[in-house]
Amino acid sequence: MKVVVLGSGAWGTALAMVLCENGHDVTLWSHRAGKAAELAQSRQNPQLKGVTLPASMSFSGDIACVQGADMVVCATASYAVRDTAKAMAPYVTAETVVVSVTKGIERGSHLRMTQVIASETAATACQVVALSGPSHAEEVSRKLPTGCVSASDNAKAAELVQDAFMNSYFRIYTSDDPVGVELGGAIKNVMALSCGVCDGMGFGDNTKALLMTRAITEISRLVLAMGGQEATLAGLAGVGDLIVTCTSGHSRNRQAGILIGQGKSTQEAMDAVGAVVEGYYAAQSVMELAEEFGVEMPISQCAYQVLCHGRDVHDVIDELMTRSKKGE
Ligand SMILES: NC(=O)C1=CN([C@@H]2O[C@H](COP(=O)(O)OP(=O)(O)OC[C@H]3O[C@@H](n4cnc5c(N)ncnc54)[C@H](OP(=O)(O)O)[C@@H]3O)[C@@H](O)[C@H]2O)C=CC1
Ligand SMILES: O=C(CO)COP(=O)(O)O
Repeated sequence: MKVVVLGSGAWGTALAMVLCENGHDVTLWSHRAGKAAELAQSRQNPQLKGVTLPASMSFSGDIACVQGADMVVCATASYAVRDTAKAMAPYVTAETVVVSVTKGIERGSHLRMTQVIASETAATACQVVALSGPSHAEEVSRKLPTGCVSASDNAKAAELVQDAFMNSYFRIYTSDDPVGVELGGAIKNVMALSCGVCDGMGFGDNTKALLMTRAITEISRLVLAMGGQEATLAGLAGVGDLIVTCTSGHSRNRQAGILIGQGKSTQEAMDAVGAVVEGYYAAQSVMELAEEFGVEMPISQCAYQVLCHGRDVHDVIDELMTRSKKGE
């Protein structure tokens, strides 16, 4: 297949490598033409240290490279997905399958990323699939065994994406629950930031287990209220992604949280991480959705107050620990 990957950050680059490995004709697009030229020349992405990009990979800074693609993988930061989808729309047809690998919820509209893409490509009626799961780019680019979920209401499209990506180190399952898969991936970023804060404050493994367990309860409440499936949250895109992001040294969200727990402001922490920290962008939407759907999400609410209003982390932990008593 001819595949174009939009977004040459860590994840877009790692997925482009998998697709090259699987024998597809792959172009990696950057919104900055200079970056495309740099990648083509160096065959290195500084975010994936020690990894050489395959000779078969092409690079472009021109969105018209989407023309004629059988599959387009959208791997930009969530805040750039709408503009990117708008720019690619003239080159997409009903036969193109678009894969969203971005983990976020659009601010204001509260749309999932596949919904944002679908709204910008509505005239083409292309299929849009979500691919998500516990999958740090650094490890996928080193071919370490990893599993993800390809989710769509259209089973054939989900299977097509499964076939395109799956190989001996990248195992893909299908799902008919894009709601659960996408919301699980987006909300766990807020939780991973919170886990990082606890690490940065010097709390222990007990604290992390408490936070992660209550986090999955909280995520489930919202996802079920929004029409997602419970089984999805017990799977790779739910608890799987929560585990990897809350515990991994690769996690950008956890890294930012650690710095905040050590006393840095949100902006200082995000600048230091130097890649998109999606939990920050999702926090407000999660809180607004919790209100809209009438579900209790105390961890997300506290995370929002710390991240977006600079509330003191000690006060927030105190508030969470002294909430009125209840059954588990
Ligand atoms: N990193 C990982 O391991 C994983 C990441 N993800 C998800 O993938 C998405 C990307 O993450 P990651 O690759 O880590 O992030 P990076 O920060 O490494 O990359 C973000 C990408 O978005 C691009 N971008 C930023 N602004 C714009 C814009 N205005 N128009 C077009 N493109 C833009 C960046 O381009 P530039 O840098 O040139 O400005 C860059 O290519 C996130 O939603 C993340 O949650 C999912 C699974 C794993
Ligand atoms: O979603 C991810 C791993 O599955 C990446 O998480 P971070 O953005 O926190 O690195």
